Amino acid sequence: MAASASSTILFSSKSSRASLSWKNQLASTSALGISGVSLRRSSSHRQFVVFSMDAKPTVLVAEKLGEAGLNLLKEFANVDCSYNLSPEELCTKISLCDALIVRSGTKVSREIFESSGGRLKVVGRAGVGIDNVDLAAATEHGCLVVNAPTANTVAAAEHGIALLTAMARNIAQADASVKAGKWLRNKYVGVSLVGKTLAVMGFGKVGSEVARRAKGLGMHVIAHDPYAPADRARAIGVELVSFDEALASADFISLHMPLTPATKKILNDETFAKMKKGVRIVNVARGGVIDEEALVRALDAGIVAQAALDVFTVEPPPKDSKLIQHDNVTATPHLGASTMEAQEGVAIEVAEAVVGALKGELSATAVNAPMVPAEVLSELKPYVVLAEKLGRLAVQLVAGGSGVKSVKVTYGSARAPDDLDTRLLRAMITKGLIEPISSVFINLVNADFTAKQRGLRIAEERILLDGSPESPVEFIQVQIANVESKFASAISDSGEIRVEGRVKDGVPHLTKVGSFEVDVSLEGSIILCSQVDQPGMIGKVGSVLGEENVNVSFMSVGRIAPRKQAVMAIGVDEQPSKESLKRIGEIPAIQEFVYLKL
Ligand SMILES: NC(=O)C1=CN([C@@H]2O[C@H](COP(=O)(O)OP(=O)(O)OC[C@H]3O[C@@H](n4cnc5c(N)ncnc54)[C@H](O)[C@@H]3O)[C@@H](O)[C@H]2O)C=CC1
Ligand SMILES: O=C(O)C(=O)COP(=O)(O)O
Repeated sequence: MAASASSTILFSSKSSRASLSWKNQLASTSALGISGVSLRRSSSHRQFVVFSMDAKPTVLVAEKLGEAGLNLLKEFANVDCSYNLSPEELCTKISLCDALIVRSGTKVSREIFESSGGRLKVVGRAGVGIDNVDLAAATEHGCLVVNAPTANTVAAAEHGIALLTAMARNIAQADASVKAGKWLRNKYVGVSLVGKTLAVMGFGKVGSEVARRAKGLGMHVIAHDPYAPADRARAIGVELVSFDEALASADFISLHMPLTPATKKILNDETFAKMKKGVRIVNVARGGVIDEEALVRALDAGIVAQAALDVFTVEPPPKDSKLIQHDNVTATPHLGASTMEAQEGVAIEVAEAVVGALKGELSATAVNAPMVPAEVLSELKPYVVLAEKLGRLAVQLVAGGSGVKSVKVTYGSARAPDDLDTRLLRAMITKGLIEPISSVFINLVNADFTAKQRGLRIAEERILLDGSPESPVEFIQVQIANVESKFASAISDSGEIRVEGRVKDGVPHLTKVGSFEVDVSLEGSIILCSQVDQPGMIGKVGSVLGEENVNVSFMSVGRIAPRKQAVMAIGVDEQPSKESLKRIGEIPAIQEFVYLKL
């Protein structure tokens, strides 16, 4: 969708935040905190209008991307297509980019995230395998990684079948010999596929499409995949077997698992020794799943009769590579995804994911963040704001030097437990808890990581409420245990700092502080005062603020009983001066007070 001034989102916020950058601003309304839009105050005094396009984000496309994808990106962002950058050049450029799009040829290393200075918020992989992206570093830096997992499946499967058939009939070698003026009909006698056993290693999207096609060629297909459901395999007439069984019974082995620490060099001297003599191997997965030196030994020993390889540990492989030069090896330069159709498809798939992420939407193809469907996100939006603000309030109630380690979040909801996804809410509470006391930028991607890194344990509890589950959450309560509070009345009967809130008419409200019921809209900032309940208190505090022209938006008093201990919550639009706050503290009946920024 083209961004335009008419694409507006209204949300409640107050003036103190209006001067912040768009990235920080949107942090409170976008789950990812990365939307590329800016803010302008509207005529309605309590709302800001979010206008897209004031500052277009910049997307660096570091490898060739299909035209349709580029066009989608250009509608929303400044697009810099710079191919063949050295790692150093990429590190230099990245600090000016909000998103980076790559294929398999670019190493997106930790240095790139470090060099980005926090600006890089999305890495888009225009393809499936994300082994070239340092996912841990991306997560630590709060950078979302998205891929294009579906558009090149058929292309990769077709290339696997092309290699299988070409290898069996020596097509590449025979072609080269004819072009060299030879006519070697006896040398290039091949082997038939029909009736042979093909072991598909990795029965995911590509593997299952290869299996389907191989069955059409009359092959007996078995598969090994520890995570694939047996009924999906059975549905296309494929038997799932153990790793060793697959190796021992296969005439052909086709590799389709991702490169992970568990699959690295999964074919090695030991596993080649378990194969049938004369086995033939196809690899369109990743070079790293084979120990390439061991493969050369297995080829020389005749254990492996032939190999057809599209991928290599180092790409491009060295010219004098024994593997590439081997007579019984057919090689292609990582062409699995390289069809016109697949390249247009992945370009659109990745561009949509990157633009969506830059707009602050959660992606269905996120690799390092929970995927939250759009309808869930839109329903949770006000609760996301509530969650962050409760976290912000709770942490500001902690006395200096206390060290927050243990937080309990309670969600009161009439929804069945599996009908409420709290990951987003937990992430935003974490954001609220950590951002006011550190310089770390937190979003859905790095919230859990950052909490863990800081030794912050966040326990969640659900209270199942009676009634209609129309709203996803009735209340959220945040409790911080084992800390002192700078506002003693915020300590609950059970000894923790406690704040609780609800969404009312789409606006988040603070409804409980410690054991005191209050009701104040979570906008602007809040002053909490504790006093013995008596007439005239609201007037006294209000007049101190009024003298300084600080607008009071809400006031609410929560008390245990008339004329007993009470907590007054006052919402203010502007920040009162230190002098005014001091004067509030000096009002004789006020026992303690705290000023909290939202
Ligand atoms: N040569 C090329 O141009 C292309 C290569 N690829 C490669 O193919 C791989 C597979 O792609 P998709 O099928 O789309 O991914 P996928 O995620 O749908 O399938 C991968 C399958 O491997 C399985 N797996 C994981 N660990 C395994 C293990 N130890 N042993 C056996 N199976 C294991 C998973 O359970 C999953 O079912 C990608 O990761 C990528 O590296 C994909 C597209 C193009
Ligand atoms: O999608 C994949 O995993 C691939 O290997 C395709 O790589 P490419 O985008 O062609 O560099």
